[in-house]
Amino acid sequence: MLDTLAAALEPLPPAPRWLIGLSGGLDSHVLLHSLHALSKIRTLPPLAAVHVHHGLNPQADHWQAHCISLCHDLDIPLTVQAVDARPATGESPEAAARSARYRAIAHVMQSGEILLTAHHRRDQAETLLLQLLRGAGPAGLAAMPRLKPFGPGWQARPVLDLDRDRLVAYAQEAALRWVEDDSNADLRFDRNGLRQVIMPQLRQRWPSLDATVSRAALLQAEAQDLLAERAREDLELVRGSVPGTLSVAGLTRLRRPRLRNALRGWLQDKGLPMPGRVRLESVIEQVLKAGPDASPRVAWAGAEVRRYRDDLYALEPLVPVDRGWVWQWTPTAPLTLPELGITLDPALLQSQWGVNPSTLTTPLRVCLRQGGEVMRWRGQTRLLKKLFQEAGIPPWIRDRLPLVYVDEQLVAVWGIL
Ligand SMILES: Nc1ncnc2c1ncn2[C@@H]1O[C@H](COP(=O)(O)OP(=O)(O)OP(=O)(O)O)[C@@H](O)[C@H]1O
Repeated sequence: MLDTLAAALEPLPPAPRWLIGLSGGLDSHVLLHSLHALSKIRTLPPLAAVHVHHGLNPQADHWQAHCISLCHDLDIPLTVQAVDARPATGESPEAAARSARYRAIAHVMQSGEILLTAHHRRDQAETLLLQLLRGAGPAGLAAMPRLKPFGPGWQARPVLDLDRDRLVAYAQEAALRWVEDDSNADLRFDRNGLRQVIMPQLRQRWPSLDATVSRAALLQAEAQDLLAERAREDLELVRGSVPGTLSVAGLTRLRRPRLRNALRGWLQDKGLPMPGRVRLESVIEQVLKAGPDASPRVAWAGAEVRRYRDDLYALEPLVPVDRGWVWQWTPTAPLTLPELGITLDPALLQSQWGVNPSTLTTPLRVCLRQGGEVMRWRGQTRLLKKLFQEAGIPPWIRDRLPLVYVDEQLVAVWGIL
């Protein structure tokens, strides 16, 4: 067991500390114990552990006390993080607990540190099957990677290729004590149903189910790696005229599967949530194929795609603005507009727009576009709309730009003109 673990740890990047995600259950206890044993015979980075107290289960205090006692016995420093893991409306309790847990762990990590979690081969097989039942493609079927960037460092899963029986055998041999999470028996959760009812039946027919399904995950991970590489190459070829955008004309020359792959790669790079297949198809049919004068938009939870001229934009959903907003600004200090996420800096007012704050007798008026505004621009009075068109500013951005007035004269369109 220690040799297998050492081999799995070999490829990890150098790290100032390894942090073991300790739930108090069998798997993570075995990981803690075996890493401690390994540290006695090999040079490892300093070990520490983190336990997240979800506050959901009546047993949570007991699990925490158990983790404190384990780490005390092994002389491994432990951080306990309490989180509020209540699910938001529509969110599953499992997903809420998981994201609260990972946020809390990332919060206690320092740059370059590695979080080690005790996911094993059965977990991997379950994850692939759950993804399959959701209709996932290669990215989802690749299930869990052995190493991935996480928080300010990494997350590694050094026992991912180990059978759970090996972990159980280790625990028994070392006479470990662990706590059972009684919520694992709750068959309302998909993963528990799969683990407790379906997989044992599949294993009767296919005894090496966990190993073979995990191998399928590895093959999918490789396929996904190639798809990501292809997406990177294609994205280079279809860059839009504005940084971060894609050229609609370039995209529409790609064959459909390549086009979908490029769009997924682009959204992934931007850290936006992935659309389902139907939404992605709408992006192609409604946004890419719309006429050049249309302002099409397709949205899904957490993201939207818009088009302006030949450029395709992907954004977080825009917060609605109120055209009636008016702010008074005495530019001796910055003006923060939290509604727009913008701060107006007096120094820029002078350097960019030539307005000297010390010559002003009344506060500046800052508001949003109402339509029909005119502005002095390079010696001429011009319609603001025309200036926006000439500068290629997409319509949804135009409505969110603070306009700065001295008396009744528009002197600055913040950030742009
Ligand atoms: N409360 C916790 N505090 C710290 N680490 C934990 C905690 N719960 C789980 N972990 C770590 O995560 C690993 C996986 O646990 P589990 O299978 O319960 O997670 P999950 O809910 O399926 O989520 P995921 O698989 O995405 O981590 C554990 O082996 C352990 O290393």
